[in-house]
Amino acid sequence: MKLGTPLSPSALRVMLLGSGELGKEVLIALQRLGVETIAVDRYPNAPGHQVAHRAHVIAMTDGAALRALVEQEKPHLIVPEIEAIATDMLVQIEAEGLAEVIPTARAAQLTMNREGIRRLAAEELGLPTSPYRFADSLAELQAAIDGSDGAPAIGYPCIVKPVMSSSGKGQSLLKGPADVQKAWDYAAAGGRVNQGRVIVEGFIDFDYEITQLTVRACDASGAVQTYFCDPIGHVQVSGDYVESWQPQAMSPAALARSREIAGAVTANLGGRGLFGVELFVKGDEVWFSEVSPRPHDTGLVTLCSQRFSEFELHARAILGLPVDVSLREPGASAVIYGGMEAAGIAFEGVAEALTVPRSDIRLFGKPEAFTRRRMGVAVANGADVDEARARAKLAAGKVRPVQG
Ligand SMILES: Nc1ncnc2c1ncn2[C@@H]1O[C@H](COP(=O)(O)OP(=O)(O)OP(=O)(O)O)[C@@H](O)[C@H]1O
Ligand SMILES: NCC(=O)N[C@@H]1O[C@H](COP(=O)([O-])[O-])[C@@H](O)[C@H]1O
Ligand SMILES: [Mg+2]
Repeated sequence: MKLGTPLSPSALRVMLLGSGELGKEVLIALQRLGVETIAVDRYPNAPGHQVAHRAHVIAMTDGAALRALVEQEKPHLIVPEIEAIATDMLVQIEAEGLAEVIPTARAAQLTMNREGIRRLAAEELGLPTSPYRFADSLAELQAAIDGSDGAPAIGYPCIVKPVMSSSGKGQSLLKGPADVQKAWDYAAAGGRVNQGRVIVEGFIDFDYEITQLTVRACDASGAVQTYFCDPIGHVQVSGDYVESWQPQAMSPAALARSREIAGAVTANLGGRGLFGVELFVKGDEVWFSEVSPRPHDTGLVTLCSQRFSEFELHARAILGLPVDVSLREPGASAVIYGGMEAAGIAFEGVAEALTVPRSDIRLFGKPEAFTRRRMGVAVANGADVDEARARAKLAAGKVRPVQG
């Protein structure tokens, strides 16, 4: 893949489908390599729109609109940044050779829907996962939990999620029969597309969970190899990440098993790029949860902890360049939330936050805040992850969103 000059006939053009905080960092990494960038999202002035050569607002779930934009912009690479995309159209676009889809159109299609990736991991690849069933109605959900339809019961506690959602949207933990109706209603409201189908998963009582960032990138001979970053530990509240750190301490057996699982699932998805493989760990036992075929929110920590962040690694891998996944030093990240519902908010306390030793912050520039919308992140280094975590949390806590 030849790098050229942006806005000239030699330009290498990359289109991001989704331009939130993760895409913004990928776009910045691509800009630094002289790539011509096109940022697409469903609303104007998304974070990535603000740093790309061109910005477009379309419903990315509308296949015809997506195709028209690809025909207009003629990107060499299409880089999905969210799940909710007309992935059938991506499959067509790839098949017709209009553009290369990262990592592959099939990977985008399988991971868009929890059913696709779960059946692949558990039923085709034989990887360990939580017990699971799918349901299209409240009655089916109740039957899946009770086993009253004759199939094995999921039982309580269990977790219900829309088949298409992310960042914990529409997800509930169910402790007993009284929680079923509420979980069904919440899932229907929280799913991004295709409302009405849910996965119900048995609750895994893990010791800790990790994201195993896995990169498929070319080596010096041009052959695709698999590289593993150091494991990232994280804390989730209501299915959304609030804190992450790298490296997460693991037993050698659990680390080896994690990489075996991550290697198997990413090899099947194929292509080039960075993947975030989510795993639950208890002792030496590891369960596959899900995978993002793109940078992962918990990987924001790599902005301070690795030689190259997950965003730079994704940019390099998709361009066919070699990667270096080495850890630089222990680091942590802590999320800064909107804390209110308002457009054009401002941030106080930033100077104070940056007095925390070895800290840094990112404010994403999202045009509108919601109480639990991720608006920024603090990262920090330390002698070990405990020190880094304390610093990142301290810095994030000093940033105060206020009316603009
Ligand atoms: N079966 C389970 N057992 C125990 N905890 C679970 C289970 N499923 C999900 N969780 C918890 O909820 C979190 C979010 O779940 P999941 O990753 O499936 O949601 P998501 O909406 O796809 O989130 P994201 O898009 O941020 O990755 C997990 O990281 C884990 O902490
Ligand atoms: N877990 C997936 C994830 O973190 N995705 C990131 O959040 C953005 C959407 O944010 P928004 O919901 O605030 O618009 C996405 O565009 C992506 O950057
Ligand atoms: Mg997840």
